Amino acid sequence: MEKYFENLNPPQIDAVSSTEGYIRVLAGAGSGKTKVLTNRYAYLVEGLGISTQNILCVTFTNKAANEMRKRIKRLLHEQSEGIYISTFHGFGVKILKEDIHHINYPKNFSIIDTEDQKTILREIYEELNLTIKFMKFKELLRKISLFKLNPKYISWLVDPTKGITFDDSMTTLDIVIRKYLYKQRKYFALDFQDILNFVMYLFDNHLDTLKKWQSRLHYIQVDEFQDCSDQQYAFVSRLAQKNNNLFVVGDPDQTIYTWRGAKPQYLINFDKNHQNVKTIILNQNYRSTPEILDLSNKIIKNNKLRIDKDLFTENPNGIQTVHFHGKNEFEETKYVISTINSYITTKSANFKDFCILYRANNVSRFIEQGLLQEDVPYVVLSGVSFFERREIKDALAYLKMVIYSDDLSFLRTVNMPKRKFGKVKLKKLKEIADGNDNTLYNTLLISDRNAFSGTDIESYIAVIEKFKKEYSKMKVSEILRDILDQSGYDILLRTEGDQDRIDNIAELLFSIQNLEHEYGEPLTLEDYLEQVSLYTDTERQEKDAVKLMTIHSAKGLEFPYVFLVGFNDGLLPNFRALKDLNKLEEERRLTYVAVTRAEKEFHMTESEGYTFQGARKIPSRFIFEIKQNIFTRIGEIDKDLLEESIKTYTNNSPQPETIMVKNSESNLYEINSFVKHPIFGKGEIKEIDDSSGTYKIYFESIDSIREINQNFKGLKIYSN
Ligand SMILES: Nc1ncnc2c1ncn2[C@@H]1O[C@H](COP(=O)(O)OP(=O)(O)OP(=O)(O)O)[C@@H](O)[C@H]1O
Repeated sequence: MEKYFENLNPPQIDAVSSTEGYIRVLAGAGSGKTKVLTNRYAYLVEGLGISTQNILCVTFTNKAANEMRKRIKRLLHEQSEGIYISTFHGFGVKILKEDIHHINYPKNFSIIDTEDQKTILREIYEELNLTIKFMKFKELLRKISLFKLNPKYISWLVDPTKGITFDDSMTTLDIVIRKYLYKQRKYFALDFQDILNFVMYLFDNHLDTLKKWQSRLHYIQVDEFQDCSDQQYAFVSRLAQKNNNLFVVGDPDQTIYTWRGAKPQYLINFDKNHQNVKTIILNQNYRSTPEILDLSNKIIKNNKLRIDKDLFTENPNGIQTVHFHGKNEFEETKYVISTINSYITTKSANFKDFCILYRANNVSRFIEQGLLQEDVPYVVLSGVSFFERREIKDALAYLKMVIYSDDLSFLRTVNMPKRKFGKVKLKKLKEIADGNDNTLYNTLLISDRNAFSGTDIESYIAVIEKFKKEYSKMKVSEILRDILDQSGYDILLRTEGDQDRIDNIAELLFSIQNLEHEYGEPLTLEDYLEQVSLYTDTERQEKDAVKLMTIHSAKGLEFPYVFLVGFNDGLLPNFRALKDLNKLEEERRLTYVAVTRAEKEFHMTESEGYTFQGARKIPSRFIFEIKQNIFTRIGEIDKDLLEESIKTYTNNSPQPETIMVKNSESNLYEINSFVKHPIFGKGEIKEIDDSSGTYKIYFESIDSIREINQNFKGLKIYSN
C-alpha cells in the first residue's frame, strides 16, 4: 500500500484519495483529520504529481500550519516546500505581498497588532487632547472594527486623491476613526482585519489578479471549516471557482468561535451550496481511551442544536475520568500538582505530557502560583504569564522601591507615570551615581536636585519616602493599593483605558488579600516580595514543562494527561453565556474540545470559594448534566452546596435569566445596591450594562461614576 494510505481506515483512505470536486469531511475529535489533510496533500504531490505551488492548504492557526508543514515535509522527504500552507490571514498577506501595488499600496506595508493599534490611538488622544473619559481603547478598537465591516473605507486608504477630510459636523468618534485611517495610511500599516478586506477589494477591483490566483490554485483544502466566517467563506469560494476542487474538513461540535463570526452553517450546508458534493464521515477516534470518549459524548449530547454523531474507539480501556472537588483553590491546585508529581515517579511521565486547561486566562493565576511554589516547570502558551505582564511588573516594582529601592525597580517606576524624567535626566543621574558608586535612587536622595528641576521627581521621592516610613504598620494589600494610587500609576492605567490591565492589577490585589488571609501569620512586605520574586524570576523551560493554556488555544492539540481547572459555573460555562442558549451550547462545545484533547487521562477540577463576580462558586452544571457514574469523584460536595447547585441549574436552564436573581449566597448586584471597591471604596450601582459587561458605579471618594467589570472579584457588598 502506498505510504499515504498506510494505517488509514477506509473512510480516511476515501478522503485522502478523493481529490476532485467539492468534498466535505465531517470529522469528530481525534478522528485523524490532520492526518487526512497531510496525507492528502502528500498524495496530491507525489501520487498525482501536482506542484506544491498549485495547492493551497488553509489551517486555522499558525501553530497548526507549522505542524502540518513539518508533517508534510517528513512525508515528502524534504523535497519540496509547502509554500501555501498557512492561515487565512497568512495566505492573505502572501497575496498582498505579491499584488497590493495594483491598488496603490506599497509592498512593504506593515502589519500591526493590537498593541500597535493602541499606540496609534494613544498618539491620536494626545493630539486631540482626549482622555479615557472619551472612550476606552478596547471599546474604540471595537468601534473601528465595526466601522471596517463596510469595506468602503478601503478606498480612503488606497486612493490618496480621495483624501481623508475633517469637518465641523463630525462627531469626535468620526474624527478619531478618520485620524486612525490617516495614520494607517501614513505608516502603510494594515491591521488584522484589513488583510482579507484588502484581498477582497483587490479581487473586486483587479479581476486579472483574481484570475491569476484562481488559475494558480488547482487544489484547495481547508481545515476547521466549521469556524469559517462569511468573509473567509467568500474568499475560498472565489478562489475555488475556476478549478472547483475544494476539500473542507470540520467538526460542528468543535465550533468555538461563533463570537467572532464563525458560521458553522457553511459546513453544514456545504452540500446545498455546491453541486455534487461528496461527504465523508470520520467517527473513529484514535486519540483517547473509551472512558474519555464516553465523557465527551455524554457532555455534547446535551446540545440541542447539533448533528448527532457518536464517536467510537478501538483503543484499550484506561482509567475513569476524574472529577475533583476541593474546598478552596489551594486544594484544587494541590490535587493537580500532586497528581502530576506522582505520575512523574509512578508512571514515568514527563512534565510535557501534562496540559492544564482553563476557560479564561485570569484563571491561570492560582495554578501558576502553585506550580512555581512547588518548583514544577511549566510554560504558559496563551498570552503572557500573569507575573510577566507589564502592569504586574510595574506594580511589584513600586513595592520593591519601598524596601529595596534597587535600580531596576527605580528605572521601571521613575517615569511611570510620566514625570518628565526621561532619557536625558536619567543619563545625568547615572553619571553621578556611577561616580559615587551608589544606587540611582540613593544618589537622587543625597545629590543636589536642582539639576533635575523641571521634573516631577520630588513628588515621586515624597511618595516612596512616605511608604518607607509607614509600610511596616500597613498590610501589603493596603501598601499596594495606596502606593499605586498616590504615585499616579492607577490614574495612568485608567487614562490608558486598557481594562485588562486594570483588571489584572485588581486581580493582583485580590491574590495578596487571599494570601494575607491564608498565610497564618501577618504577611510582611518583605515576606511577600521574597515569595513573589520566585514568581517573577523563574526561567521558563520550554522543553520538559507542563503546558498551561486556554481551551481555545488547545484546539487541535493532544496531550496524554489533561486537567481542566476552574470547572465552575460562571467560569465554564462563562457567566455571560448563562442567559443565552446558543452561547451556553458553545460553552458545552468548548468543554467537549477540552475533554477530547486527552489521550490517557482527563481530570476536571473545581473548588469552592467565590467567583469573579463575588457569587458562591458551584461546580459546573455540565458535570451534573451527565450520569454521575461515568467518572470518579474525589472530594466531597457538601449536601447544601449540591442542593444549591442543582437548584440553580434546574431553575436556570435553558432560560437562565433567573440565575441573575439575587439570593443570600450570590451578590450579583442590583441597581442602587451599595458595594465596596478595593481602591475606590464605597459606591452605589447606578446602572447595569450587560452589553459591555460592566456596572456603572458612583464612588463617593472620587465623586464620579466609574465602569467596573461585572466579573471583577474585588467588588463586595458594602457593609459598615
Ligand atoms: N488511522 C489511524 N491509525 C492510528 N492512529 C491514527 C489514525 N488516524 C489518526 N490517528 C492518530 O489519532 C490522533 C488524532 O489525529 P488528528 O490529530 O489527526 O485528529 P484530529 O481529527 O485533527 O483531532 P481534533 O479535531 O480533535 O484536533 C493522532 O495522534 C493521530 O496520529
